[in-house]
Amino acid sequence: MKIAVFAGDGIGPEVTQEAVRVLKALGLPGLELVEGDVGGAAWRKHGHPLPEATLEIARAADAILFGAVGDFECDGLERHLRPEQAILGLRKELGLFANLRPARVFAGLESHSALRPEVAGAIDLLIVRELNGDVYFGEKGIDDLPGGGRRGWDMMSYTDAEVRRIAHVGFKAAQGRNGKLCSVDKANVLETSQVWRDTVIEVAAEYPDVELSHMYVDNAAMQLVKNPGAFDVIVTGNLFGDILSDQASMCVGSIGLLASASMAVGTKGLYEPIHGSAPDIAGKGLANPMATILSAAMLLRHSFGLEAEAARIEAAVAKALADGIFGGDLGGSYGTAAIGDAVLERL
Ligand SMILES: NC(=O)c1ccc[n+]([C@@H]2O[C@H](COP(=O)([O-])OP(=O)(O)OC[C@H]3O[C@@H](n4cnc5c(N)ncnc54)[C@H](O)[C@@H]3O)[C@@H](O)[C@H]2O)c1
Ligand SMILES: CC(C)[C@H](C(=O)O)[C@@H](O)C(=O)O
Ligand SMILES: [Mg+2]
Repeated sequence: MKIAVFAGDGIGPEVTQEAVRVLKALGLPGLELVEGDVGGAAWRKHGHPLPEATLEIARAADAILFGAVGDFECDGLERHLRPEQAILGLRKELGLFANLRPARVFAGLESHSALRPEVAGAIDLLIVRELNGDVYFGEKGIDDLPGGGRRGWDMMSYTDAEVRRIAHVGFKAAQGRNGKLCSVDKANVLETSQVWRDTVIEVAAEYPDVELSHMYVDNAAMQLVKNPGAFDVIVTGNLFGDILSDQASMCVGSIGLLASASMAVGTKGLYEPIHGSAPDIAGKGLANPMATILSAAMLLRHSFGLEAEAARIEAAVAKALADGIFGGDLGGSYGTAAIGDAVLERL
């Protein structure tokens, strides 16, 4: 089992290191870890955020563990050289179109949510975010206007084929959970969303056992804090899924807890926390590595079918949280390495 490890920028290397310690502690036969440069770190070393050598490592690996990219010192670079292009490039190059972002409240964390404990306690949802299309990958530009001033523009689009394949992922995920799928769009305003909604309805005919509902994204943002327990699986586009998943993280307690899997056709996947490089706390040993450790669990489950090992990691994280092992993001004083130690002790 060959796993590429791309730590990246900011807290990326700090949190990835803890997840790697956990993977190594499982004593998995044939485990091979290959490191590669991504993001601002790669740009500094090689002049590109996603060097060809890194892409080759990614292509040769069975799965990828990704930390985070993002470096405010690179924000003045041309867009194709910015750190974020590393993760966007990997998603596109590897065809990772289905992003699974589960959010559930760990026992004992109800009172750490930004919501009231009785509201937060009911959260157990999965956001299925389309990852290869939408306004993220359309043509874009900045025009100088004839009369002075500038106009920035980004083309948003979805083909019905793109919607169909992510809709299937959403319906299948709902079948494996509580049988409810909520498709989130903005069909009252956007033609992109009209195609989205029409296509999801068409695909629904193949899944009579799944209860399908539709919600506009503004209402979904509101319902996510009003009654998040009502959601089972949410399927949505790239941009809406990005925003709603950060919101969901605070509903369960912290962005330092939310893991994700980005899947292509087959078992190859990229696994990363949903958070970024957190420049405000980088280099201080303050980041919560649990989201990355939980991403490693998703890696074992989705790319290698190692359900027992994945569950073992998740149980160790749950136990650490139940025992009050909280990082600063949850109002505690445990640092990155101490949280890693605590999870390892409970494996
Ligand atoms: N997939 C990725 O690599 C990814 C994801 C999101 C943002 N980014 C990039 O990261 C950089 C910073 O972006 P941002 O500040 O908007 O988002 P961020 O997720 O990096 O940080 C937002 C806030 O959450 C906190 N936080 C994030 N992860 C944490 C953790 N594990 N433990 C404790 N606190 C944590 C940060 O300290 C910060 O206050 C930008 O360059 C952005 O483009 C990258
Ligand atoms: C860094 C950025 C490109 C990325 C996204 O917008 O998809 C991030 O916010 C995420 O959630 O993974
Ligand atoms: Mg995001």
